[in-house]
Amino acid sequence: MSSRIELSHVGQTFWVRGDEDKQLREFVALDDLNLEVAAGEFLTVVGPSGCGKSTVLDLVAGLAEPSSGRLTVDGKPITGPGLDRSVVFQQYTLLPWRTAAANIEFALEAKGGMSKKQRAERARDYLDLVGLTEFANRYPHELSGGMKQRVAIARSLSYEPEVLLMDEPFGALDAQTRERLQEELIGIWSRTGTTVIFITHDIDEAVFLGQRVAVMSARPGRIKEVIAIDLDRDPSGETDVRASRDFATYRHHIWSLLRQLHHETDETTTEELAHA
Ligand SMILES: Nc1ncnc2c1ncn2[C@@H]1O[C@H](COP(=O)(O)OP(=O)(O)OP(=O)(O)O)[C@@H](O)[C@H]1O
Repeated sequence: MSSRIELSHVGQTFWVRGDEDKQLREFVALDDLNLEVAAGEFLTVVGPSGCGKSTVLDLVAGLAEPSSGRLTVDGKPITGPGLDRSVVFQQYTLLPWRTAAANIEFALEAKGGMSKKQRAERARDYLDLVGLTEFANRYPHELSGGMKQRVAIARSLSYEPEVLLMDEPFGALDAQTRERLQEELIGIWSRTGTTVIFITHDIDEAVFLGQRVAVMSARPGRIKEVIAIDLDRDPSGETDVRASRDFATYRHHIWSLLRQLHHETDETTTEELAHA
C-alpha cells in the first residue's frame, strides 16, 4: 500500500529573537509551497542549507502544524503523527539495550494487534530484507554505522507504512556504505511500493534515487523546480548508471540551479542586513 501526498499553499512561520535587539520577529521558513507526491513515487528533495527541507518533512510527518495551507495524505488532512507515515532520521535512533530484532519488535508492540510470535517473525523478515539476517541478536554497539541505519530502515518498514519519510538518512555514512545502501533502498522500494520522500544534500544521491527531484529555494522556502529523472537503471547493478551521460546532465542541471539559488540567498541576506 502507498499513499498520495499533497501540500497546497503551505506556509510555516517561526518566532525568532533578533541577534542585536533580542526582539521577537516572525521568520518565514516556508511560503506558498505546493507539491504533489504520487502514490508509490520516490521523490528526493534538495535545496540550500536552511531552505526548509526538514520543516517540510516535519509537517508531512505531522510533528508540526503549518501556519497556513493544507497538507493531505490520500485527500485526508494531516492532523498529527500516524503509523501510516514513518520517519528515518540521520542519526540512528535505536534503543541501545535492545538487540536489532528486539528494536524492531518494540516498534511493532507500539503498533499493536500482533502476537509476540508474529512480531518476532515480522522482525526477521525485515532484517532479511535489509540483509541483516545474521545480525538479529546483536546490540547496536556491536553493529557498524551502516548496519545501524539498516536496522532503523527495517524498523520503519516493518510496520508497513504507506509513506516513508527520510531526512538525510545516509548523511553520516562513508561514501561506499552510502552507495550500497542507496542501491538497497531502491531494491526495497521497488519491492514494497511505498511512497518515499527523501531529503539529501547530495545531488548525486538525489538523482540516483529519485523518480523526481524537487529543488527548493530559500527565503522563503518554496519549490523552485521539480525535475523528472528518466534513467536507464540496470536492475542487475552491473552497469554504473552514475557514470552515464544522462546522469551527468541531470546532475549539472540541479547543480546550476542550486548555485543560482545560493547567489540569490546571499543577495537577500545582504539586503536584509542592509535594512536591519
Ligand atoms: N523551531 C524553529 N524555530 C525557529 N526557527 C526554526 C525552527 N525550525 C526551523 N527553523 C528555521 O527555519 C529554517 C528552515 O529550517 P530547516 O531545518 O527546515 O532547513 P533545512 O533545509 O532542513 O536545513 P539543512 O539543509 O541545513 O538541514 C531555518 O532557517 C531554521 O533556522
